[in-house]
Amino acid sequence: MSWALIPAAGRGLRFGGARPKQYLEVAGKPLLAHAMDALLAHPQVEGAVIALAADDPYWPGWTTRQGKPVITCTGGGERADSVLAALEALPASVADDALLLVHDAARPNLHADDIGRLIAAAEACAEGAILAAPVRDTLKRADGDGRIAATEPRERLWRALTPQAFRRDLLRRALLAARADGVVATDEAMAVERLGLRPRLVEGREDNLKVTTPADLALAAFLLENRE
Ligand SMILES: Nc1ccn([C@@H]2O[C@H](COP(=O)(O)OP(=O)(O)OP(=O)(O)O)[C@@H](O)[C@H]2O)c(=O)n1
Ligand SMILES: C[C@](O)(CO)[C@H](O)COP(=O)(O)O
Repeated sequence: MSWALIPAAGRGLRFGGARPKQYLEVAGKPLLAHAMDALLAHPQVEGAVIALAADDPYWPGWTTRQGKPVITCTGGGERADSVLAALEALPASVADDALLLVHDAARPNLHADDIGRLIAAAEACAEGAILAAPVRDTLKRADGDGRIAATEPRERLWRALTPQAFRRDLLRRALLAARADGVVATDEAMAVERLGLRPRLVEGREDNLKVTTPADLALAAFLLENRE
């Protein structure tokens, strides 16, 4: 069995607006609820810890969802801090080798099939596994004044998605090491890679998008209102 850790303490500065994007309603519920429900509805997930901003006035106070426990904690200044806070808030009964699925609250369109394939990969690979999508566009590196400096070879380049799945003890060790070294890990895999490990890439749906700007919200709304 596994637990979900959901960082939901962001301010949504790139999105703008007063209400943090994870609380924007689409298809009848907040983006955060879509992310939570996708994970908690999965039979292999037994509960979730949600990292919230210290002054979050929007949290509805859920203590269960989909019939499973929901625990909250206070997140931190960076996403990695919020993930570590959620990890530390897990019940003591959760084993050191329990599988943790870290998923952005801002990624509402998660599907059960992706969750199942990710869990299977992470159970088979002690170094963990992440959902990811192969890069489909030609990638350009910019120089200082907005001109093309180079075209980057895109073979074997992937976009990291979430959830990202790691054993509790490994993830804790990796996040603490990155913090101790003053490194801001933008995803969990980056912290684990710093330990010299190579998590497995699991191809996930391209429509598992992260809502970052208002343009993303319109696409997320279409996807959530038309989920098969
Ligand atoms: N200190 C932080 C920063 C981010 N997050 C969460 O991490 C996820 C991905 O982060 P991002 O999309 O960057 O959200 P924000 O940080 O809110 O966006 P911005 O950078 O535009 O402010 C989101 O669910 C966000 O709530 C978090 O829990 N704690
Ligand atoms: C974790 C992540 O979604 C993987 O692509 C991404 O790194 C989050 O970045 P953000 O700037 O914190 O949204």
